[in-house]
Amino acid sequence: MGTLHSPKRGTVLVADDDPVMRLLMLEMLAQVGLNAVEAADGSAALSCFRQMCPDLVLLDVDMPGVDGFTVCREIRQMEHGATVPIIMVTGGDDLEAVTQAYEVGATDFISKPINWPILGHRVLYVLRASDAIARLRIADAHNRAVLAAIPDTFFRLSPEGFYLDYEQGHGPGATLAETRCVGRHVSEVLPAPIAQRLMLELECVLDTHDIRSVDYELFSGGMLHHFEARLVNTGAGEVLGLVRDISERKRTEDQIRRLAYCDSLTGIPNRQAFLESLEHELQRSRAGGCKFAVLFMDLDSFKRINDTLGHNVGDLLLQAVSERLHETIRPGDTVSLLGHGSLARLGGDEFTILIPDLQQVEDALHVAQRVKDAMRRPFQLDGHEIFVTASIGISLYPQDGEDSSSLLKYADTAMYHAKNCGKDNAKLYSSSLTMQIMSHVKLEVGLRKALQNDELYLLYQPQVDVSSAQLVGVEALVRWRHPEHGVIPPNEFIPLAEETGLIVPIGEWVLRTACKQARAWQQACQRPVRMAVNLSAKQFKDENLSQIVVSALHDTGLEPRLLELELTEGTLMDDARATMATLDQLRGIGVYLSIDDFGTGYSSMSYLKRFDVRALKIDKSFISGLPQDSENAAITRAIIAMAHGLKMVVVAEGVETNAQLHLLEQYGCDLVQGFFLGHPSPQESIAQMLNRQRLLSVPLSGT
Ligand SMILES: Nc1nc2c(ncn2[C@@H]2O[C@@H]3COP(=O)(O)O[C@H]4[C@@H](O)[C@H](n5cnc6c(=O)[nH]c(N)nc65)O[C@@H]4COP(=O)(O)O[C@H]3[C@H]2O)c(=O)[nH]1
Repeated sequence: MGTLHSPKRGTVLVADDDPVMRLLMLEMLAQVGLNAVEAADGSAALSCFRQMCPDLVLLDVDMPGVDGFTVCREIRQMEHGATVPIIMVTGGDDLEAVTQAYEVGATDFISKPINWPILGHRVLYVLRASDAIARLRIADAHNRAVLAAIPDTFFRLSPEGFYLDYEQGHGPGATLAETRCVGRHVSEVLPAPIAQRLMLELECVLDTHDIRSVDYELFSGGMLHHFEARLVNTGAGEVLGLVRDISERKRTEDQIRRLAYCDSLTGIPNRQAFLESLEHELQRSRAGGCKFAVLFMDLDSFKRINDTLGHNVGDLLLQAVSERLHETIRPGDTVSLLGHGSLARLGGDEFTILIPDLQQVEDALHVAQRVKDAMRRPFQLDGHEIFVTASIGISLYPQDGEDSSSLLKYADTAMYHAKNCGKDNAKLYSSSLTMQIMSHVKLEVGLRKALQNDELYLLYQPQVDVSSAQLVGVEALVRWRHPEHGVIPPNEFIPLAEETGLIVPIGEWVLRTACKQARAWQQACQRPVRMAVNLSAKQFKDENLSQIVVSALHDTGLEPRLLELELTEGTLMDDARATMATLDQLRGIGVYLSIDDFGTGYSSMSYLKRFDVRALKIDKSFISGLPQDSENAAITRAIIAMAHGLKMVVVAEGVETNAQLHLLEQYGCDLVQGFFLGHPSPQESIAQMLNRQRLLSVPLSGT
């Protein structure tokens, strides 16, 4: 018989007024390993229960005095009696007694006549069931404690989406009242889009047993809250939901996102944000068959402003530029993607604008024009009135490129091209540009090597004194013998050298070589020859310039008065105060200074006076039309008169004919230079000319 295991606790209270029944019951219980205590009537049963707290009560319904129903009811009132299993023993066909037994709280009943062999097993079964229930109760209490400890709201949903229960959490965004939920469908409780997503996830959770979550936003207490609902399959055909208010986490995430995606100086999206916007726009345009444009803007003179007015003003300018860009771009011109907007600062003075849904190329050009116009209005910053211009490059999707990095690179290339075309420009990308830039890059690599590889050399163009017809000086003109492309003229590589800063070492090499050559001629031909050397703006601004000049003179032994440095008006006007200081230093060394290409720039008389240079070179564009071009003739004559008024020597450049020389002679021009007097030539040719001149004096203009 004893195949069933006895439960751990096994004391049974047997209450029956019939001693035979009690005896038999005790015997049967002992058979299955249970202890029993007896009570002969209801009152004895109650007092015994109070003392012993048995694990089960076997209770006869009919007892004299206090009957079994009363005993059962009273036990249920006691502290330990609420959950103890009570089996009532009823008369065989007494259905009413059975009903009543359940009403007063009986767990089970046995009807007479008792099937004695199974009594013990029946009792054991009830004990085990009650044990399981007790464990369940503990688990349930445990679960409730856990749920009470966490701030989440929890609910159970039927597979159809009806709330089975709903326990309000105590988190900050607790929203829905239990009464609003239980028995209702999620679609009656939550806004339709949220309910739909919840239902989708509910189905998924029931199908897969995965834990799923749904994020949504709801207004609560006048504030928008973010919630996360996690859905878990309970395994009983229901889904448990835990809802947490994640508003704080979202706020933190937003802040982190802002920091990662925002340019801290201007507050507009940064490079990372722009790249993501671009990627997003690409996908959108690809799917929708739309076009868009990328504008790449760079300020033309930002570095100069930063260098001269300081970084503080530079920063203010960037902020003002970003604000102005913001105002300039109509909301319709831009997209707001990932919450970043489409205007971005990539770094430095580089800004980008994304123009989605482009109908025609002209629209992008139109935006570029508006941006340029906006930049041209002066900026009032920190007591300074600042003028800037912008160069803009534009690339188009899909014609220029199909991926974001190409589109950005091409817009940058086009911007570079716009700058090369004279700044304050907007240019569309074209594939030929890449070729040009490629060769530009190659040229730059080559130029870096040119100095080391001895590929640079100088030619010298004679400068002749009009009255004496003597060669009194030369201008040094640099050339680059490229190993593959042959001789490259300076106009093609000097701007690149300027841009890359290579002009400084190249210029120093020119200066030293020219000084050395002038000294060599002087020694060989026993005559002083003035050497004119071009100085570019970058060289002029180089703080080591005076030192370089002094060292070139010292190392070669050339007298300072035999070196003439040619500067353009543009170089001198760039930063007047610094210019004066540098000019003073150079004059202090004792070298001569002249203004090159005069007439093509500002041609300001007051500046000329201030700069106090020895000579002025009239640009060849004025000479080339002479003598027919009466306007140029008048200008040339006026320049000569003015320069003489300032005690300056005048050199006419680009003299190609005898008639031009004749006219210049009449105007009183002091020196002439040009193909008519001699092309830029190697040093040997100049040496020959000097030697010939030593022997006989040749008249300049023909008769
Ligand atoms: N049509 C015509 N042209 C004439 C005539 N006579 C001389 N030229 C050219 O006019 C230019 C005069 O030099 P620049 O105005 O200083 O203009 C120079 C100068 O600004 C720059 N450059 C040349 N060498 C150097 C250098 O060593 N350093 C720097 N920084 N710039 C240089 O490159 C420019 C061009 O130099 P090049 O090509 O050598 O061109 C030279 C010369 O060959 C003439 O009768 N007719």
